[in-house]
Amino acid sequence: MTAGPTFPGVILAGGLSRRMGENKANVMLSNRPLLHHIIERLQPQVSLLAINSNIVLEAEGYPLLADDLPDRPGPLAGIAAAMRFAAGNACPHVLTAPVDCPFLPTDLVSRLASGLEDAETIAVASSGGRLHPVAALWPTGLGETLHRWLSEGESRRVTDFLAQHRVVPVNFTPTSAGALDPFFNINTRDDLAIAEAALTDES
Ligand SMILES: Nc1nc2c(ncn2[C@@H]2O[C@H](COP(=O)(O)OP(=O)(O)OP(=O)(O)O)[C@@H](O)[C@H]2O)c(=O)[nH]1
Ligand SMILES: [Mg+2]
Repeated sequence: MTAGPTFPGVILAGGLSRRMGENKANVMLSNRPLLHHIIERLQPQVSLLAINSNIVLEAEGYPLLADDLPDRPGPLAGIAAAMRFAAGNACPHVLTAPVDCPFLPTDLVSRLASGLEDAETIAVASSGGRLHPVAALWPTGLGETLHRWLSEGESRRVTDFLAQHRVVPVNFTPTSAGALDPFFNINTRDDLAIAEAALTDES
C-alpha cells in the first residue's frame, strides 16, 4: 500500500481581482471556472483541500476559509487562514497556491516537500529566476507569529515576512520548450487570453 498525500492545501482566492474586474475564481477558462482548474491540479497532491475566499463562492463542497483580519491585507491573510486550518487538523505544514495559476506543476507539493529541511523551513516555489511566494509549504506553527505580524501593521508583502524566516527556494522550470511558465498567473483579460491560447495549443 502506498501512502497518500501528506500535506493539506489551501487555494488562495481571497483577493479583490481588481485588474480582472470580476472574481478570478469564477472567470471561465476553457469553458470551466478557473477555480476548477486549480482544484484539479491540487486535489490529488494534498491530504485535505480548502479554499480561502472572503465572498461567498461556489466552493465545490470544500471548506471555505475567510480572512480573520479586516481590510483585505493581502495574500498573507489567506496564508494565515491556511495555517489556522492546518492547525485545526493537526497538520505541521500547509501548502498554499493562488487560484490564478492554472498550470501549476502536478508535482508541486512533493518537490516543495523535498526542500523542507526541518519543522521551521518554508519551502517556496521559484521559476525563471523568480520566487513565487504564495506557492509554498508553510510551517503551521508560524500561524500566531503571522497573525501578530499582520495585526500589528507590519509589512503586507509576503517577501518581507519571508525575510524574517528560514526559506528554501525550490526551482521549477517549464516542462517543455515553448511551454508557459508553470506559475504563469492570470491578472487581466489579456493574461486570460494567453492562458486560453496555451490550452488550445495543447489540445
Ligand atoms: N485572503 C486574501 N487573499 C488575497 C488578498 N489579496 C490578494 N489575495 C490573494 O493573493 C494572491 C495574489 O494576489 P493578486 O494576484 O494580486 O490577486 P488579487 O489581489 O485578487 O487581484 P488584484 O486586485 O488585481 O491585485 C491571489 O491568490 C489572491 O486571491 C487578501 O486581502 N486576502
Ligand atoms: Mg492584488
